[in-house]
This record gives sequence, structure tokens and C-alpha cells, in this order.
Amino acid sequence: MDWTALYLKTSGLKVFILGTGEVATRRANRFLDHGAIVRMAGSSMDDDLKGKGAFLHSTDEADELVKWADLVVVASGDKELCDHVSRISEDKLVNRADLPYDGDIIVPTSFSIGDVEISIFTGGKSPLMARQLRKKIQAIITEEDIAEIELQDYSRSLLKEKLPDQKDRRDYLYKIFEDEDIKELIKSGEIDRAKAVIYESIERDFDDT
Ligand SMILES: C[C@@]1(CC(=O)O)c2cc3[nH]c(cc4nc(cc5[nH]c(cc(n2)[C@H]1CCC(=O)O)[C@@](C)(CC(=O)O)[C@@H]5CCC(=O)O)C(CC(=O)O)=C4CCC(=O)O)c(CCC(=O)O)c3CC(=O)O
Ligand SMILES: NC(=O)C1=CN([C@@H]2O[C@H](COP(=O)(O)OP(=O)(O)OC[C@H]3O[C@@H](n4cnc5c(N)ncnc54)[C@H](O)[C@@H]3O)[C@@H](O)[C@H]2O)C=CC1
Repeated sequence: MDWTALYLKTSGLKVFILGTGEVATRRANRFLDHGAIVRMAGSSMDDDLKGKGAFLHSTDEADELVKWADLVVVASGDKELCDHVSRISEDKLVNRADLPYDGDIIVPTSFSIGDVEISIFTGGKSPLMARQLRKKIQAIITEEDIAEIELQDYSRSLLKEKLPDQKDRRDYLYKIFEDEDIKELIKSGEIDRAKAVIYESIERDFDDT
């Protein structure tokens, strides 16, 4: 595959979306929800999007909007306009909903559970199946996995102060992950108690007095 997964910093990113239909609206929601500034060109805009701070423009302003943007999303049903906007967006990042491989950004399906984000891309072969796989994967990640992430984050911060060597920190993090007592506490939802156990164990093992 000629594409690789990367994360784009969207806070403050200027996104111009050509179109106001289904795909354009989905893209607008996604970018707004992640801190971008969104301007759309088309006939009408969802009240929801207005509420989130998106701006609606006429397609006559497309050239100016391209100049303004960092990222251009081409998602109109007007093929000629799509081609024109893509042509003048050569020095911008582009996501093309109609001709994905002529752009340089693909928007995969993504979901978050706690602090973990999972994205799926079928290489453009079946967006429908990307959606189904998202639902399957969403169903197998448990509350316990999320609690484990919280505990690992907590443990990593403590260990960074106590253990200078990364390999030692890694070994200790695996020990915490495999500890049966901590597993039991996670199962019964006693996260604060699990943190206390971890804290005491680290204090005991790495007493630097
Ligand atoms: C390449 C990509 C480019 C990009 O847009 O960046 C692209 C392209 C195209 N999609 C088309 C159709 C559909 N797209 C969906 C749904 C989604 N499409 C999404 C992403 C992507 N779609 C990128 C690659 C994803 C990958 O390969 O994994 C998702 C995952 C994310 C999102 O859009 O937010 C979102 C699901 C979100 C969720 O629910 O999780 C459905 C299903 C539905 O509507 O229910 C259909 C109808 C059924 C079908 O066709 O499968 C067509 C028109 C084809 C035609 O003309 O027939 C094109 C253009 C083309 O292929 O030429
Ligand atoms: N990447 C993706 O996930 C998907 C991409 N697509 C592609 O993205 C494009 C937009 O799809 P949707 O948002 O689902 O369509 P839609 O029909 O919901 O929206 C199309 C928008 O383009 C506008 N438009 C302006 N001039 C037009 C013209 N001459 N003909 C048709 N529409 C015109 C419409 O007013 C509307 O706002 C299509 O080219 C489609 O093939 C479609 C489905 C999913």
C-alpha cells in the first residue's frame, strides 16, 4: 500500500470544505470536533455545524478559500468544480472524496475508547466494510482495557522519576500488567485501590533514601 497512517494536528488547522452534502458534513463535524477552523462552500449548512462555529460561503468564493486553507476537502457532487478546486490546491493538503487517490489525505473511520484511538483503512477497497470492522472492534474493547491504560499512565509517570533506565521501566510496567492482584482490582472497578497498590510497590522497590 502506498499510504501510511499518521496523525495530523488539527487544532487551529484551516480547513476548506467544498460541498455541503453528506460527506462534506461528515468531514466538517470531524474536523470541528478536533479543533480545526472550518469554512464550507455550498448551498446550505446544518444548524449543528453553525453551532460548532463552521462558516458557510458561496462556491464563487472557492478560489479565495483555497488560498486561505491549510487543508482542502473536495466533497461536492459538481465534478467540474471539484476538478477546478483540486487543480488550484496543488500546494495544499487535499482530501478528495470523489477521487481519493488524486488527493494526499485519506480520512479513515476512527473511534476512541478512553485515550485510545483506533483507525481502519481498507485501502479504498470497501468503506462499507471499514465501517463494519469499526463496529466489531468497538465491541471487543472493554472497560478493563481502558482502566489498564489509566494504570499504565499512572505507573509510567511514577517510574520515570524512580528508574533512569528505560529497559528497567519497561520490565516493571510488564510486571504491573501481569500482576494478578492488580488484575482483580481492575475487574472489580477499584482503580484508586490499584493505584495505591502500585504506588506502595514502587515506593518499596525503589526507596531512594
Ligand atoms: C477512500 C475514501 C477516501 C476518503 O474519503 O478519504 C473513501 C472513498 C469513497 N467512499 C465511497 C462510498 C462510501 N463511503 C462510506 C462510508 C465511509 N467512507 C469512509 C472513508 C473513505 N471513503 C476513504 C477510504 C476508507 C477505506 O478504504 O477504508 C469512512 C470509512 C470514513 C468517513 O468518511 O468518515 C466512512 C465510514 C464511517 C463509519 O461509519 O465508520 C459508505 C458506507 C455508508 O455510506 O454507509 C459508502 C457506500 C458504500 C461503499 O461504496 O462501500 C465512495 C463512493 C463510491 C461510489 O461512487 O460508488 C468513495 C469514492 C471512491 O471510492 O471512489
Ligand atoms: N469519501 C466518502 O466517504 C464518500 C465519497 N462519496 C463521493 O463524494 C461526493 C459527494 O458525495 P455526498 O456528500 O454523498 O453527496 P451529496 O449528494 O450528499 O452532496 C453533494 C453536494 O454537492 C452539491 N452539488 C453542487 N453541484 C452539484 C452537481 N452539479 N451535481 C451534484 N451535486 C452538486 C450538492 O448541493 C450537495 O451539497 C460524490 O462525488 C461521491 O462519489 C460518496 C460517498 C462517500
